[in-house]
Amino acid sequence: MTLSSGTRAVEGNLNLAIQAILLRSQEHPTLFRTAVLLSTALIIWRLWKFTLYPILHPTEPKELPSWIPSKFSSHGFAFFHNSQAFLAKATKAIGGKDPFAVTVFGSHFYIITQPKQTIEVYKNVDSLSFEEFLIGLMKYLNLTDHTLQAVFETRLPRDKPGFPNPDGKALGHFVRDMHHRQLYPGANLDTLEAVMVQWFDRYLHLDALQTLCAPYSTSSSSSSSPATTGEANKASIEVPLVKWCSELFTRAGEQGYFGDSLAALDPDMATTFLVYDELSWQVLYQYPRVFSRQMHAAMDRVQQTFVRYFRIPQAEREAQGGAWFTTAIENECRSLGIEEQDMARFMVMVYWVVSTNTRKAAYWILYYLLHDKPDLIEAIRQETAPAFDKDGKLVDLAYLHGGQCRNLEQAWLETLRLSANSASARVLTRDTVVGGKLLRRGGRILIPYRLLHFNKAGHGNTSSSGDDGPDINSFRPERFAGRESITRGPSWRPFGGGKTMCPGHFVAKRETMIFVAMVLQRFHVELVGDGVLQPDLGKPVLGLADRKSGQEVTLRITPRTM
Ligand code: HEM
Repeated sequence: MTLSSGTRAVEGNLNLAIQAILLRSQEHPTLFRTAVLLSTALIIWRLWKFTLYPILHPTEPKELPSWIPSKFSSHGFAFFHNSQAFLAKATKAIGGKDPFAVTVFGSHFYIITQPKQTIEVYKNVDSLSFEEFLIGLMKYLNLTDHTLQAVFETRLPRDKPGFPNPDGKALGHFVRDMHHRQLYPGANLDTLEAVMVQWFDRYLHLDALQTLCAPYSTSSSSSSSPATTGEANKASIEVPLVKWCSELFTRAGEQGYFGDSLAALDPDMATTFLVYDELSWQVLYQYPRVFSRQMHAAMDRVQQTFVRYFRIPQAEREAQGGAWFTTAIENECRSLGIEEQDMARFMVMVYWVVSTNTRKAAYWILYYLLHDKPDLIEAIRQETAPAFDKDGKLVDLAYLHGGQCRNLEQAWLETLRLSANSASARVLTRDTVVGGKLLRRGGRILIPYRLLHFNKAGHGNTSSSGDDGPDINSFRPERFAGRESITRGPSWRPFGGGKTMCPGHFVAKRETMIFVAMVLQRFHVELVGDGVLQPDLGKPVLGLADRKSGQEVTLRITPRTM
């Protein structure tokens, strides 16, 4: 067909379509008038909202246009399908100007992606939505109104026994100080760390692993190949990496916070928790119970174990080990008359934050090292060796954490850069200027860390080509050279920032470094097969992304001769 005959065909079709519409409009005049009226209203609304209003209010951030003026705006689905891809696209569409606004399922969000504006938000806005988020979560987990009132509205006495509360805060706010007391450098953190060291020391031996991993190990024969390990005819074990790290770290966290008591009540507590954790995005979306039965069943089981835990006399439990925080928070709850069922519901949340991110950090760091930077393994082995004695026992924690293990620290930072997928949220309690734009009271500010982490300007140009384009998506720990000790930075915030910044960042780093160093000193490790792990960016999380559903890789672990 020639071009002119094609054009004639299109014109013909158009004429036919117009004629058909005119015919229908004569058959159904009311329907036609309604359709015209609605379309005109929609066009006027869109013109007003996304063209005229911005011209009349140049100081307010631009809003991402939509054709659907309701809660069900198309942005909602795109946002929840893959928030990083959606926000990256939106940033581009809006011309890269921060902050910009977007309406998602009826909620008005201001999005911040630039490091400079992020710092401004952390400094200027003191009304934080984390409490609101927590209250929403607690309601979903069925904590009673009585408990919520007691926790958020009853001020604890300034002169109460136990951990001092000089400002007379309510428990809902005081709990942050208690987390800090447990998790910031000091005696409580050291005790927690010592438990972790003991835990890994006990289980990072082949025979112990063979027992611990028996339910899920894929092989525990002498299958190592001399070509890859240099250790012919040695026994080894093959485990699914994600499962292995998840089980090991969840059990380590349980041990650190609750001692032996929980495992005595339910030896499979960690495994049940992992079923819950993998589906915990349903909690964050507040799924109705009927659509999330498996998650609820696992959560109920963990909760019931906590009820039984609280019925054991406290002294008896304390004799089995556990963290300062666990007993201290129980005492505060009891002083407010909170019932055991609600204490159990609260403890499910504690168990959750203690383990959900560290287990992911563990498998991501091993995966990235083995899959993307195998050359670094030997360098890390060598730099961490002075912390161990000749039997592979970790004897010098001060050395491990003293800034000498640069490759390992850089790998930690880069792992979190690539795997973090949560956001800080703030509610505006008054009109506030950020990045020169006026943000309106009642709106929510959202700082998606992942966009900051993939901001090229923030992560230096380290590639030899002089162009760090695709490099920003690669695992390149050396981009953090000289910045190994950072706990946050303008473009690196896996732990959030401001008042709600994660207090667990010290223990998470220490625990992961201990684990990786001990694994590498004691074993040859290699990935078997060609499986891959990719972050699942479609599901909301409280920190690090999980791998995409169903993905797993096999890790072969073979003891080294020290
Ligand atoms: C790699 C490991 C971890 C990551 C990436 C991580 C990430 C986060 C993030 C993003 C937040 C919210 C911050 C905000 O809204 O600004 C948070 C909060 C929190 N995290 Fe972590 N976390 C990790 C490990 C831990 C551990 C091991 C613990 C406890 C043992 C912990 C305890 C907490 C607590 C208690 C909060 C609430 C803070 C508050 O309300 O003030 N986290 N974490």
